[in-house]
Amino acid sequence: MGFVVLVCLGFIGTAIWSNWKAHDIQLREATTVTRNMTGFLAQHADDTFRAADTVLLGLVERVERDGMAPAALPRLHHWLQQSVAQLKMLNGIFAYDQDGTWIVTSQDSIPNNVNNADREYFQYHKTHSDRGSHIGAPVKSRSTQQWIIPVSRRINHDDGSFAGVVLTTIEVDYFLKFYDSFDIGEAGAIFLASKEGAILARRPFESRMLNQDISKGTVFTQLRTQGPGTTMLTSKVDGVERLYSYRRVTDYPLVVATALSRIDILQDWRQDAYRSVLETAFLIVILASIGWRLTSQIGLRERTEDALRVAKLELENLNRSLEILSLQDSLTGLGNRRHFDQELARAYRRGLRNQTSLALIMIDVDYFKRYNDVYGHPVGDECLRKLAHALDEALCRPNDVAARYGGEELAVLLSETDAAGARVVAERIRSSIQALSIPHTGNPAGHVTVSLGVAMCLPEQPEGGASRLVDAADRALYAAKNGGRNRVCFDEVL
Ligand SMILES: Nc1nc2c(ncn2[C@@H]2O[C@H](COP(=O)(O)OP(=O)(O)OP(=O)(O)O)[C@@H](O)[C@H]2O)c(=O)[nH]1
Repeated sequence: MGFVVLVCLGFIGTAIWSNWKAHDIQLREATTVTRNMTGFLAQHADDTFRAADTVLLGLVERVERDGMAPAALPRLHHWLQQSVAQLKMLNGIFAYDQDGTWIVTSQDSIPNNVNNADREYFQYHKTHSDRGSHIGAPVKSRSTQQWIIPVSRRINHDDGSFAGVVLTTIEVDYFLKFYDSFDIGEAGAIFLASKEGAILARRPFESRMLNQDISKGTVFTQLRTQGPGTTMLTSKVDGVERLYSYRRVTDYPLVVATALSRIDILQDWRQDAYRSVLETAFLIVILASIGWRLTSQIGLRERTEDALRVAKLELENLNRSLEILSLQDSLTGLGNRRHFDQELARAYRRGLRNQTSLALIMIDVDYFKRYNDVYGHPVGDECLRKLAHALDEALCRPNDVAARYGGEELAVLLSETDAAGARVVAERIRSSIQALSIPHTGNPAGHVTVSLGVAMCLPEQPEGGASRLVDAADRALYAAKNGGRNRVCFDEVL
């Protein structure tokens, strides 16, 4: 189960990691795209304003050289019309005298009673003696009602005093059309702003945004402190989160920025991520169900194996018990005749192998028939139990085997025991039974006694040696009975 959980976690981890990586790649690609576009748009703005400025430079040179006398104006008018026709971005070209009166224009005629002395660019040049171009805030053209960006230069008298202003205007629409030609998504944005932070053109366009001051915004703040860059921010203008790339235009006091909305940038990634989440979830469900089945089957197998193990143990125990029972005498708890026969054969083989002596003691209860007759069979059984216990107690070595040979006859096998040792054990058995002092009125001794026949051999022949030992012990027992009972007799097998 742990393994399955680990694999599932691995899948989830891999999915998170790969989605995060894809997210990162998507943002990096968008950064590259917006940076490249911004560079391109900055170049476009630079080229546009340079073209306008070049015309103005020529106009200033001509006006200052040829003067503003009526004779010079038709040629100038023709030249201005040609320039506007050549340069599509230019809306119109104008020259005003020091009072703001129209002197010449690229338009077909000069409207009556118009004066531009109130315009910002006119006031700027009137009060500033520098000869550079001046890009003004967008205004609505008095002649075409279009939003235009004024670009102007100062005309000087020979003595350097203010002689008027030359002006060309670029339609905001020119930039908007150009910006619209790029696929930056519904929520993408491009803006052109003055270096002071006033918007000159913006896609998507809304006239209320023109001249809006964004100098306190993140783009201008970062541009001032860190130079050109890329940053993700929420627009103050429309509240959309976008990735902005921004930079200054090289030769003019302008700033260009391109922005792709975060939603658009991550649209493909989001779809891929949803798919990957579904795939991972599907995999995990499959894996978890396989894992579940597998673990429950393993559990089942383990439980079955445990049950089998327990059953096997119980069977083994049962077999052992059965074996023990099959070799045990149920009355006395000693080994039975079958056990005795097996042990005798085994002890004889061992003696033959090791060339060690083997002794056998046959024990028979004296006058036991009378005992049963006097005290009854159940008491006789109890008496046999006591004798068996006493016999067991009298044996010291672990290899000594006591068994019920049959009826009231008991037997003891003593391995690696010589005649003297066997005699000592037999005598110990006899005296310990006598010491029990079990009353027996049928026995002249007054209590239960036993007769013991002892035989000993040094096993030499594999066949028949054991039964000869039993015969010899029987003979010795017979001798003990005939000799008066309650005694030990010895018979050796050669
Ligand atoms: N209570 C009881 N008696 C048994 C059992 N096995 C054998 N006997 C009795 O033991 C008696 C053996 O008698 P006998 O073989 O004639 O010999 P005895 O009376 O002991 O006389 P001697 O052996 O000559 O001293 C029989 O009466 C058997 O019934 C037993 O398991 N329980």
